[in-house]
Amino acid sequence: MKLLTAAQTRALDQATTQAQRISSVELMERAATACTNWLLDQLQPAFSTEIHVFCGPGNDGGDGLAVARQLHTAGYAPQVWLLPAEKHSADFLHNQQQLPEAIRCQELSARRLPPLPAGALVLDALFGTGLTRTLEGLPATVVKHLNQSAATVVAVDIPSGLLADAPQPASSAIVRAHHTLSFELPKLAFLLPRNAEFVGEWTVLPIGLDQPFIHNTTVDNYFVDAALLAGRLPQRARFSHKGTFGHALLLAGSYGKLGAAVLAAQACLRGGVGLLTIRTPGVGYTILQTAVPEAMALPDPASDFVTELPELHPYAAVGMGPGLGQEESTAEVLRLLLQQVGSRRALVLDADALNLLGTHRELLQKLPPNTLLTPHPKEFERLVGEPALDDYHRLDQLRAFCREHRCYCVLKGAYTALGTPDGPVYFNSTGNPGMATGGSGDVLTGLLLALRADQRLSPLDAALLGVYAHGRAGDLAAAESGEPGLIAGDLVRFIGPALRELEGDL
Ligand SMILES: NC(=O)C1=CN([C@@H]2O[C@H](COP(=O)(O)OP(=O)(O)OC[C@H]3O[C@@H](n4cnc5c(N)ncnc54)[C@H](O)[C@@H]3O)[C@@H](O)[C@H]2O)[C@H](O)CC1
Ligand SMILES: [K+]
Repeated sequence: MKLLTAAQTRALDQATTQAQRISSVELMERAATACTNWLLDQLQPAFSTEIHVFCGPGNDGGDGLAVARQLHTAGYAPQVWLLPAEKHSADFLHNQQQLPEAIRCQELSARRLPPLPAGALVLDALFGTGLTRTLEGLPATVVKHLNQSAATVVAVDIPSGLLADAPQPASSAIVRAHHTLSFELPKLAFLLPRNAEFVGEWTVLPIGLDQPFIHNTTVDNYFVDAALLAGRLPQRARFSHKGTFGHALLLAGSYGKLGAAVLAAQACLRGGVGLLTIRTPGVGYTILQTAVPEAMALPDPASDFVTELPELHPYAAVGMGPGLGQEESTAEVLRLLLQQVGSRRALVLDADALNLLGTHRELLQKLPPNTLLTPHPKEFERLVGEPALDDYHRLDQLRAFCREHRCYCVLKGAYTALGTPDGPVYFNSTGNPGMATGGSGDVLTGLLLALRADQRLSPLDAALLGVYAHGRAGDLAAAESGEPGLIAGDLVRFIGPALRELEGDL
């Protein structure tokens, strides 16, 4: 799915009314119907539920008025609260006129704020994507009132006070919704860590907006769902051979951290690599040969750390990082690797390989194009050399880093963000908090290494598929064992099923 800016969303509204020859009021009615149906699904059959609909002066408020009317028709008794304003949108005024007299409709003031008890439902239709600045005065007071209440808050389109695609001061008055109902597409703001407390659970409600317009709109950000990945992972042809899926080299592990090498190796094999050779320190030889008999072991002459780079000739892809440690001799291996890997061989760097890049910054200039890096936010901060001011700044840093180094960078977290050399950022949709556990990143590295070794996949497709399948494996594992009980080894077991879901045409 594409993530449109607030300005693009307005243009999409217009394109839709023109292409479908409908009025904007009719489009508003569609949006309201989608909200009402969602609410009815949640509410039924509790007609006694106390419902308060808070409406602002624009079209978000218009949506709220239409929902109030529809809930009334369905047998509920919503109360409407209006924010006083000098100007109202035309569609707001239209829906205000349509409001049945039986619905109690009152104007809000600092002295007239309704009690909102636990069990009550609040519909936040104060402001939507038309918000231009941070809320102050009465709107901010109303938002505070909603946030202090014990009621369940459902936001229409976006929590009021939250900007859809731009940073705002940390002290901004923003509704803390339990659920957010977004029309047709999600908004960039939903995917940023800082906003999780405002957005709550979010749902996209399709309202039939103009698909050709969406198709033809150039965007900076994508939300990666199964539909976006359809057709990107081909089924294996009957006559394919090990060469098709590539021979990968994994440099991983140090004394006490061989588990990282084992997990990455297992994930690489489950990711479908043709052949896998593992370079570990000498101490890892027996461990690897026992735990991962499918792989070949190429032990380093040193016992506790990787100190020498093997001959790279046989390999289609090289992965380096999990559990390596940050010895100076290992940094030297990274330096040689960057010199020798060339631009045709795929490269995946993770964990300590990234930390070494952070401490040996001259190496950053040696990254071959299309290198795939997989930092978590702290590692990313070390890579760019300065902390991010906020989530949007971090995204800017990600874009700048990927452009400068012509690389792909997987910034790990909830909604893992993949930065690409040409600018677009792809936010992943799969995964769960159970995956915040030791070894989870090592599994991702192994899986990505396998997909980068696969000769059929572009660097972008390999990265998108790997990140998505890793999260999906986590979701399948959590369904089996629950989130707290999930360990990285479980992810390995579910890579196969996760990839199978993506194979061929969806
Ligand atoms: N996306 C769709 O396809 C559809 C969206 N709908 C709904 O329309 C809103 C956007 O409506 P719009 O009228 O453009 O803006 P708002 O309702 O968010 O509010 C504009 C209103 O508020 C004033 N204002 C802006 N910022 C502030 C501020 N900081 N303080 C005070 N007042 C402010 C501004 O001057 C205007 O008067 C979208 O979110 C959906 O809910 C359609 O109904 C259906 C299709
Ligand atoms: K809202």
